[in-house]
This record gives sequence, structure tokens and C-alpha cells, in this order.
Amino acid sequence: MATCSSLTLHHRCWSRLDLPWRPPRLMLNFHSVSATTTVAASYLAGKAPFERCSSGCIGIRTCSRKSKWIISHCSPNPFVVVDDEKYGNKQVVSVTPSLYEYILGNVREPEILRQLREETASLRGSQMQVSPDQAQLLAMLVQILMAERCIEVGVYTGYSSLAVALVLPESGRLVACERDAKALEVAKKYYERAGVLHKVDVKYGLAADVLKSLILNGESCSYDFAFVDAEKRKNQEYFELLLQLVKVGGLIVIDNVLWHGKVCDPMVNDVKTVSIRNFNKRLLEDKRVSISMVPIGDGMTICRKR
Ligand SMILES: C[S@@+](CC[C@H](N)C(=O)[O-])C[C@H]1O[C@@H](n2cnc3c(N)ncnc32)[C@H](O)[C@@H]1O
Repeated sequence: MATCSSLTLHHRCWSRLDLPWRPPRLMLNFHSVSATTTVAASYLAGKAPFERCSSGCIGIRTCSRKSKWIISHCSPNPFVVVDDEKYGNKQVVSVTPSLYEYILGNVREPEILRQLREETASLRGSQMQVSPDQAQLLAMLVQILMAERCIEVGVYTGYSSLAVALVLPESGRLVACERDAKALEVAKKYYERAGVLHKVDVKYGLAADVLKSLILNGESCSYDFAFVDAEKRKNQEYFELLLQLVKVGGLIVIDNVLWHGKVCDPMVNDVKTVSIRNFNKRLLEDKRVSISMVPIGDGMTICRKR
């Protein structure tokens, strides 16, 4: 039994635990950047079956046969072992800061995107832009599809939309929806610098209104790719409108589907988390699309229209 004075677990890992026991909410101290949860051990000492393995990892022993989650926090090869009965002892990589740094070191980020990311870093809301590995995946999906017509819902300063516009052919078009005029100015500056302004149709206003106007304009079933990254509570509405706008075989990608891990924590029930959780559940049951939930960035679900 651990007797040290404090234990630190990634909130993401914490949320994955299927324990009969949980610390009270008040004991959790969330740090926005690292999403790390520090739990006072004075509470833990008497209540949780914590152990340190020989390599110094924090493990959690549970009495229930069903709860076989193991958190390997400090190990250089951190992983989660999922329930062996259901998943065959599968070892799943849990992304630590050093592993994430390694992943980012393996991203080919175009120079213009790096400049935009760095300029955005000093602005309010900079944490909203997708990560370089996410942007690279979006660009690759667009290339695989050989997409010509794309839509982005939630542009901010343009990082993800620029990644898409850069790989569109000269004849390609990206409808970029954003309600923040100031953020759009930054985005337009970078579209111009990157020489892709002619491919981007900037729509300043509420995204749902823009999508409805595209439908009224007879553009249903004419888009290849859409990326949704705006108001989380409106995901279902955006999805329904985009499903009309994309072709069969086209993709709709939705960001933040893991919502910093809160979606799997039954103790978190704020409006945004519940709406993302419900949206994910509806998608799982939605036979109109094939889906793949990808744990990249804050989680993206790729939907292919059937
Ligand atoms: C998460 S950020 C988008 C980040 C962007 N995809 C990137 O990678 O840089 C969300 C953006 O959606 C915009 N937004 C939120 N609700 C909106 C709405 N109803 N219509 C249009 N834009 C909206 C916000 O102003 C914000 O800039």
C-alpha cells in the first residue's frame, strides 16, 4: 500500500478507471495545461489499494475480477491493459508528455502553418486550434479522398483550414465558417500569405445559418469533406446539415469527441460533456455513416457517409 504524501495521475487515466471507489470531486485539482489531477494521499491512504511496481509505476490493484485496468504512469513505456476477457489483454499506448513530444517530432508541419501556430499562441483561445498531428491527419484525409469541395465549421485563426486549403487542388474550394471577425482576419492574412486565398470562401456568421444557406442554394450532396470544430452543443445540428451537404463516400470529421477524457467519467455531467457524450452515443447507433473514433488530439471521429 502506498504511503507517500501525494499521488499524481493523468486525469485521462483517472477517468478510465473502472473502480468501485472514487475520490470526492472536491479533492481533484485540475491543471488546465497538463490535465493532471493531483489527489491528496491523506484521503487515498486508507481507501485505495495503490501499489508501486519495481519500476516505480503507480498501479491500482482492485478486488473485482472485472476491473483489471492497470495504470502505468512513470514507466518509459506507459500503457493501459484493457480487461482481458473482453479485449484479449490488449496493451494500449497511453500518450505521456514525452511520447506526445515524440509524435509531434514526427509531424511534417509546413512552415506557414508553424508561423500561424506561433502567432496564434499569443492570442486568447490559442488552445482551441487543432494540434499539428491532427492537422496532418485532416490534410491526409483530404488527399486520400482527392477532395475538391470542403467545409470547415469553426475556423478560429485558420490553422486546420489552412492545412486543408494547402492540399486542395487549384480548382478546389473550402467554405470556411466562423463567427469571430477578429480571428478571421488572422486566418485571411495567412490564406493570402500561403497563396491559397482563392481556394477559401470565407463565411462570416453563424455556421448553422451558412450550412442551411448552402442547402437552399442547391449544394446538397456536392461536398467531399467537412470538419466540425465549433460550438460543441451544436454538433448534432451541424452533423445533420453536413450529412445533407456531403456526397455518399464523403467524410465528416468531428473534433473534441473525447473532451479531455471527461466523456467517460460518470462524475462529470456539465452541459457540454453530456452533449458530447450523447452525440457520440447517437453516432455509434447512426447507420447512415461508418465511423472511427481516433484518439488524436482531443479525439476526432471520422464519419463516412454511406
Ligand atoms: C475550436 S475553435 C476552431 C479551431 C480551428 N479549427 C483551428 O484548428 O484553429 C472554435 C471556433 O468556432 C467558432 N464558433 C463557435 N460557434 C460558432 C458558430 N455558431 N458559428 C460559427 N463559428 C462558431 C469560435 O468563434 C471559434 O473560433
